[in-house]
Amino acid sequence: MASESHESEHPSVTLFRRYLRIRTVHPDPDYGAAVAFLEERARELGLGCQKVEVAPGFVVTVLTWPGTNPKLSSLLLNSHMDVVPVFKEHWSHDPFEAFKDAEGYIYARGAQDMKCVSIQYLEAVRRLKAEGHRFPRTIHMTFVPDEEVGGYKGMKLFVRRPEFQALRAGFALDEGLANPTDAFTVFYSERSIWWVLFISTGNPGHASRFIEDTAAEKLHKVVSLVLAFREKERQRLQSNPHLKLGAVTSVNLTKLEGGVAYNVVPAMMSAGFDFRLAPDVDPKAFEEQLQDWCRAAGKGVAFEILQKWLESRVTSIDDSDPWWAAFSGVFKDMNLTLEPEIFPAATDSRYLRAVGIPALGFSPMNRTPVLLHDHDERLHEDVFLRGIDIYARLLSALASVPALPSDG
Ligand SMILES: CSCC[C@H](NC(C)=O)C(=O)O
Ligand SMILES: [Zn+2]
Ligand SMILES: [Zn+2]
Repeated sequence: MASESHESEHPSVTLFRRYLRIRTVHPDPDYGAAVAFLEERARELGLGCQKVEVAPGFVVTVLTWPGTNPKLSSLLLNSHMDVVPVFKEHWSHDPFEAFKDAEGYIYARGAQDMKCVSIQYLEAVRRLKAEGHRFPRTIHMTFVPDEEVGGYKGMKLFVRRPEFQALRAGFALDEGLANPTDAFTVFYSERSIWWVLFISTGNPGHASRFIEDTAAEKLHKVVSLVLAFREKERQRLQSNPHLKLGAVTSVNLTKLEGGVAYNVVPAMMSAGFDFRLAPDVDPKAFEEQLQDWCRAAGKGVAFEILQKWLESRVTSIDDSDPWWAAFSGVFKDMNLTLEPEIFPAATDSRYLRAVGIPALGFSPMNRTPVLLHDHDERLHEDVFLRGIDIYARLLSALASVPALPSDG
């Protein structure tokens, strides 16, 4: 077994494993320990450190490496501190031990999502500073709480704070996903979450009779219409190899409720759906579609929207865009393949993009299966270390983007 004390272990890997052992796991993340760890990194690296308590007990930590030209907007490197829960019995190793096997795979909750990225940012900065570099643009690293449960006590509040405005972020990097091939995926937008509850009302009565116009038969109709739409989108994705999940609208039936007894026809039944709207979907037209499905199902069918993201934004991946040119240029120089995609789920990038900051979702993990939120989440130490090389180049390029009209 390889261990932390192994003489040949790269110090960045040792640091990564230390961070993985901090139990920032929901439902009760130990944010205090993570913030203390980050403050220690700031002291060690000689970086500015600011703590912003966006809600009681929810601290955003900002580590800052000042640039040489304070007039320019800054580069923001975001990562979340929290991780999702585990089913320990399904893991080969304790998910909070950061066990490294003989091949070099590090097993831990957060190994991919996204403690790897937090440490890679820090270690890239360490290397660049040690090499004596200075860049025109300031680099801020933000470490946020609460992302895994929606960011409501994290990034959502942080972007409204004066401390956030004061960072003057011009461009941001945030999390992406692993890619099992040689290529790296980069996300330039994400789909919008809509959680929709269809409520069907109808005639109640004794279940031994043929009751007319029941809640159940109309709910069945509306569910069928939504599932037919789901199938259409599924086929559209399947039949076009150029389309990725993020480019179509998906939906799943995730809640079904109603009924009081086997022999009572209920007056109300409901069905809840998790929709993910592709960025090219017009929200108004989509809401009309929901209305149409209700009308088609019959009188007494209505819907409520419990979660509705209306601020879908797309970050430019046009070669004429200076941020994209700097980002993608690194991959060209390193002879690495980039695959731009739309993130299928929701990340904190949506809050950044919504306040006008272009953001790319990128986690440097190629040749790695997508294991976020999964059992045995793991990352190979060589992929992790290669990620630091990539970030070192990315930070150099992005923090050197010349003055832009948007820099004011
Ligand atoms: C309501 S916010 C939920 C956020 C969550 N994000 C991820 C990455 O799983 C999701 O997309 O379901
Ligand atoms: Zn994440
Ligand atoms: Zn996650």
